[in-house]
Amino acid sequence: MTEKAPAYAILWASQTGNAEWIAKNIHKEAETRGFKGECFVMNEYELANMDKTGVLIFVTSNTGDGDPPDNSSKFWRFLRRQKDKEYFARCKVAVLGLGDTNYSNFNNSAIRLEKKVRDLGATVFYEKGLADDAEGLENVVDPWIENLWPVLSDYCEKKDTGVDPNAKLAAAMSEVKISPPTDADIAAQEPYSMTNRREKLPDVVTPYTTLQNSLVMNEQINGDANAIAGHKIHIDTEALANATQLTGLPRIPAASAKLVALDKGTEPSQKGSVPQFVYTPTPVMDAVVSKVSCISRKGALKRTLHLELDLGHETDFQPGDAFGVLAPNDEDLVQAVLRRLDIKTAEQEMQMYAVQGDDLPSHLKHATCVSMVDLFRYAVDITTAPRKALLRLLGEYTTNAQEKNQIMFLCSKQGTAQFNALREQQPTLLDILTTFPSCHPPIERLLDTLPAHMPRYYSIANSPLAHPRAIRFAFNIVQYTTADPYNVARKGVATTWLDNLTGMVEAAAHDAEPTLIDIAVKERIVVPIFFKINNNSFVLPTDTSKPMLLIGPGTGIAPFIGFLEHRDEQRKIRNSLGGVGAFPDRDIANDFGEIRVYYGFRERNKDYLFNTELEEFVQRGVISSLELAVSRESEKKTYVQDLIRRDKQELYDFIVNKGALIYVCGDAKGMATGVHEALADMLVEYGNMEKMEAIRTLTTWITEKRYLRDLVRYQSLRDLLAQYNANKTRQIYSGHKHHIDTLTT
Ligand SMILES: Cc1cc2nc3c(=O)[nH]c(=O)nc-3n(C[C@H](O)[C@H](O)[C@H](O)COP(=O)(O)O)c2cc1C
Repeated sequence: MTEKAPAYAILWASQTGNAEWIAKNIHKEAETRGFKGECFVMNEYELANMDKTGVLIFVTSNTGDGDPPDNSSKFWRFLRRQKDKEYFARCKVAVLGLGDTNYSNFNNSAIRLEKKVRDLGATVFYEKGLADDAEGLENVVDPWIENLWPVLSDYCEKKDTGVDPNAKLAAAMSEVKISPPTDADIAAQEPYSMTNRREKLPDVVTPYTTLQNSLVMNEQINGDANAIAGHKIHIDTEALANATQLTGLPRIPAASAKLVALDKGTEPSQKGSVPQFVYTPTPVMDAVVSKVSCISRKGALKRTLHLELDLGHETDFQPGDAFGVLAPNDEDLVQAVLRRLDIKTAEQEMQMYAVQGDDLPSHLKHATCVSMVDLFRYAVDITTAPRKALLRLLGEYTTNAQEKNQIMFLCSKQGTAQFNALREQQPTLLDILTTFPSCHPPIERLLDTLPAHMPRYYSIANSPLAHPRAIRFAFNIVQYTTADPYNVARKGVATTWLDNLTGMVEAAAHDAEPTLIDIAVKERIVVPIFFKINNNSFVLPTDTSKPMLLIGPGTGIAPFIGFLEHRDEQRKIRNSLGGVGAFPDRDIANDFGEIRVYYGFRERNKDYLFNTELEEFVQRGVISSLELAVSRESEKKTYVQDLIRRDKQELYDFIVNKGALIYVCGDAKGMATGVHEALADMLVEYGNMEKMEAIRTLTTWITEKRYLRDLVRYQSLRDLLAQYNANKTRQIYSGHKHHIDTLTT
């Protein structure tokens, strides 16, 4: 046995908070178990003295196309530049990856990270865990952590705390005995029925409410507290009835947050229209809505809005760059959650607090002067289906034995099927608290456990050459009904908020031809945004002669509209100069590479987005060929990947011989996988390759940024469509690329 290390270091990288939360919980539990160590975000790797620490535990998620999260970019640069091949020779490492099998580069960052540190001399002391968000991260994360402890004690010194760690961890034990409910407990719990779900499912999901801009209108907070009620969740408890013990429960999340009340009269500090504590990597800008249009037509499955925001001054950006929108949680939902948590008066809502505690999650770190209501508007996610750890926590604060058994069952091994069914119902925090009326969690413990409320990212669909102080973007309004038999109407957070803000486009939504509406100046509608740093490389090459293949069905076309507008402007500039530099007679056509566009939609008269723009780009020669995949106009459904297959010989020449860059934007699962397959088959047929070699070639192209993908995981479109057809309810699925709305998390 090798000498044990005196301490461990955990290094995490997280884009939306999961990896951070998991890493910090591992750290707290390790300390409770008597290990000594520290926990850092990867970009602060210098603080970890990695080469000397001995035991390193890496927890990383993925973003983009198998890329590491932004807060590890500096660390990756350090790894890439590391010349000392023995840098990690003294280190024992373990890697936990959080990924999603809806993306083809599943857990790429974790896999690459393990390989990289190994190449730099590290020894892997514990097999890496690769968790899948599509299935539920807990399925891999919990056993991975459970089995880490005995292995870790072989490699890392453990203090004898004088206390039996198992006793100390009793509160976090992973097994519970089922306590028999009393008759009163049973009587107190209303069984689930279609009538006690509280909220009647509307015949048609109407997109508009009278909700005002809650960001700027504080008077709003005293709105009707009973405006919405939660839905009761359906739980099949047959398996529970036969169980006597539940096992495999997640640990209770470590306690950290403390709410310290500030003096009455303390004013909340604002950063423009959002509270100061909301952390953004670049400054928040209060962009003003200058144009709104509905670019899908009547009868389209999804309603698509196109917004133009005035930034107030010329700004440095590129078409395709991502920016974040800081949308609050739905105000009615916030109000209802607060009431349920016994925050009943306006005074209680507006009470200011400092959130204090060791190792607070990033989204609470700056909350030193924040009102109770703003914590629920901007800090925590109250709409995403719960993690098992949240249910476990709620179980601790549930007094009715019957309800408590059910919650514990849902997060136990025995209740796996029921937990999956629960996720399908996509309950909000309010729904869970409605289902378990005797559950009264302290707000501080909820702050510890609820995920971070995230900005939603969109990509810029215009050129700064055409509109230097404006950004445009397009998105589908996320509204859908959960799978049978739950049938609960759900709305995306950000897209619904934007839709409500700009609700005056309602009239246009009912017109056969959508019209561009100029918002009257008196209606100053503010959308707080910030630019993403480390913007992806999903932007135009500076060399205008580089040929490009652009593949983007649905709203995936939006960044390409920006690309095309940019090339169009560049062509106009060169034309106006009468040629190029020292060669005024040169034909500018040679300076602009061919651009081929593959675009897909359902029906020409319903959701052929940006049709006018695209056809004009063809006429002006900006687009060399526009191939349209129309999926619902004939018996045979045609998708973009079918057209790639049809044209594979020409495309082989275009990509391999002419060196065209490939851009794919949109759905990660169906579309991107189909396109990837079609490209691989193209290489097999015309590049004389085996399938494996073709796949490897595509991976190399991705690494070399010749093949760029900007993908988002949509919830199964097939499920939603099946339901749409079954219910004939108006459902509009999904959002836009980058967009992480309730539907996609
Ligand atoms: C925009 C986006 C892109 C993603 N790309 C990938 C990917 O390429 N491969 C993968 O395995 N997971 C991918 N994921 C899934 C995340 O890794 C997973 O949801 C994880 O739980 C997020 O953890 P975090 O909150 O710590 O960032 C992606 C998620 C999003 C939102």
